[in-house]
Amino acid sequence: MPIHFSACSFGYHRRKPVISGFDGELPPGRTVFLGPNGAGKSTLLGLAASALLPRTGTVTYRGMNTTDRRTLAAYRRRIAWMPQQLAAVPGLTARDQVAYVGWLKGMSRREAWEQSLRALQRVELGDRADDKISRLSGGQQRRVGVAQSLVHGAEVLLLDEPTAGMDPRRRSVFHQTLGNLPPTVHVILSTHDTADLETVYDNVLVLVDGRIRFQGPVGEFLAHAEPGTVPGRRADSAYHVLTERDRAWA
Ligand SMILES: Nc1ncnc2c1ncn2[C@@H]1O[C@H](COP(=O)(O)OP(=O)(O)OP(=O)(O)O)[C@@H](O)[C@H]1O
Repeated sequence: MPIHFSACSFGYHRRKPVISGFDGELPPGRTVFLGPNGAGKSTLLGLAASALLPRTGTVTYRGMNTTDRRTLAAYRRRIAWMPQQLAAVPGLTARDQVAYVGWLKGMSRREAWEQSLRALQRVELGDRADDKISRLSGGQQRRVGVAQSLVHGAEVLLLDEPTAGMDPRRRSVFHQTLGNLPPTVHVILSTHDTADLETVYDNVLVLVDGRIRFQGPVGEFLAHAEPGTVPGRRADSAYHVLTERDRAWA
């Protein structure tokens, strides 16, 4: 896949880079993206979404480059990004909001309107499509955000903590929804929750201090768990082993 980072550097303040000389790629398939608070996950997703542009280096997808004006629009049509905060337009219904994003991504008004309902149904919000977003709960608003990323049929979905605020049943249904997307759709989902990692995901990516600490198949990730860990706790244990390593030596 898909999204390649080459010698990328970025920081919100000039003297404080979040990533520096970063080389790597977001793997194909369905990937869970883990890392401690402040590791740089949202920043990396923002760069992959072209919402942020690298200060140096390049971010590319199938030959399109986020810093090349000639390819940026085509890049954005293929990549969907759900940031942590939903930027809702005041007064819009859930369906208006999702259709609006589809239109921004280049769909006709009619197509965007039709597909918006389908996208909301996929996240189990079809019955709330005509409700104002301000009347939806925090977890429901996250699902509107996910519907926005599904509406225009993107090839890569970058989802920044989409399951935050969802109850366990919704979370599980949500992961299954992603699992049912065609295999041609790649998903990178950042989360602090390792509970559902084994259900539909192929890969795990762990970022610590702006560097990739682990990248590989779920089975390889789980092999880092402390010996003797019970099956339901292996993902949690593997995560702690991988991220606490430096601290233990410090
Ligand atoms: N808009 C911003 N302005 C200034 N600094 C920022 C901004 N957004 C993030 N940062 C800083 O960049 C670093 C990386 O933050 P980022 O949000 O990418 O991490 P994260 O891994 O997504 O964290 P979390 O798991 O808490 O969401 C942190 O030190 C953070 O304080």
